[in-house]
Amino acid sequence: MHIAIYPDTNILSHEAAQHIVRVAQESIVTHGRFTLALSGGNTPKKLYGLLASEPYVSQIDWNLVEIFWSDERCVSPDSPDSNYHMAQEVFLSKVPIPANQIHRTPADEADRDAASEAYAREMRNVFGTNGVPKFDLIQLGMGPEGHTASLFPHQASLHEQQRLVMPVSVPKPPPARLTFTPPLLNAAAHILFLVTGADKEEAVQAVLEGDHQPDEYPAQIVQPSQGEVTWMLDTAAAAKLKKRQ
Ligand SMILES: O=C1O[C@H](COP(=O)(O)O)[C@@H](O)[C@H](O)[C@H]1O
Repeated sequence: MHIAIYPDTNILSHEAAQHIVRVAQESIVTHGRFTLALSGGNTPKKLYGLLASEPYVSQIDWNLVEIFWSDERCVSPDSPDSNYHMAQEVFLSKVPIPANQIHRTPADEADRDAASEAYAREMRNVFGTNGVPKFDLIQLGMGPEGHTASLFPHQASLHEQQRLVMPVSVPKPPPARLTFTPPLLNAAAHILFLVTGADKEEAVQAVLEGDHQPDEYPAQIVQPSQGEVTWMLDTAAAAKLKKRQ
């Protein structure tokens, strides 16, 4: 695990953009494409804007990129609460990626079990596997109570082993969501956590330096068996870490 601390969101976002460009280029050289899962929330907005601008945008061959979301709110895709909507506005509408390589979560469908299964099927088709797809990079955030994707403390989703994607009802609005499950997160080659702000300092300390209690702090569940985990923090989020990197 690699932990890096930056003075502010701006510098952190530039570092994150460089990291994504590096993994994208390596993935394209080694196996011909780059599979990326995005998060939602506010933290990655700056990063997504940077990826759509120079010097980053022209360093990635967007014809070889496949985009998914690690969680989505069950709202219409044009709602300001939609993770897809945010990424589309600041990032995807501005890069030359073929539309059929943007895999929006069908979280607005009434039957959420069927929507989760359909998203898992779409993912398996793209990856050409019947097993657990191995994303090149899953970018995640973390909430002040330690949730990541839409895996929240003490929920059954933390123990899901069969499904790749599942519906959940969470204590943060909007409550209805679809989320990647632990086996899918833990198959990734690279995980990139972006966490900023003083309201997350306690969760950051507990997740990175506390006892292993993933039911309490779901972000601790993310431990890919063959992948690399990078945490990018700002100084406010890292303030309670005892071991500064
Ligand atoms: O609800 C969500 O929150 C987390 C954290 O968001 P942030 O704005 O505090 O970084 C996010 O990673 C997740 O995708 C989103 O649905």
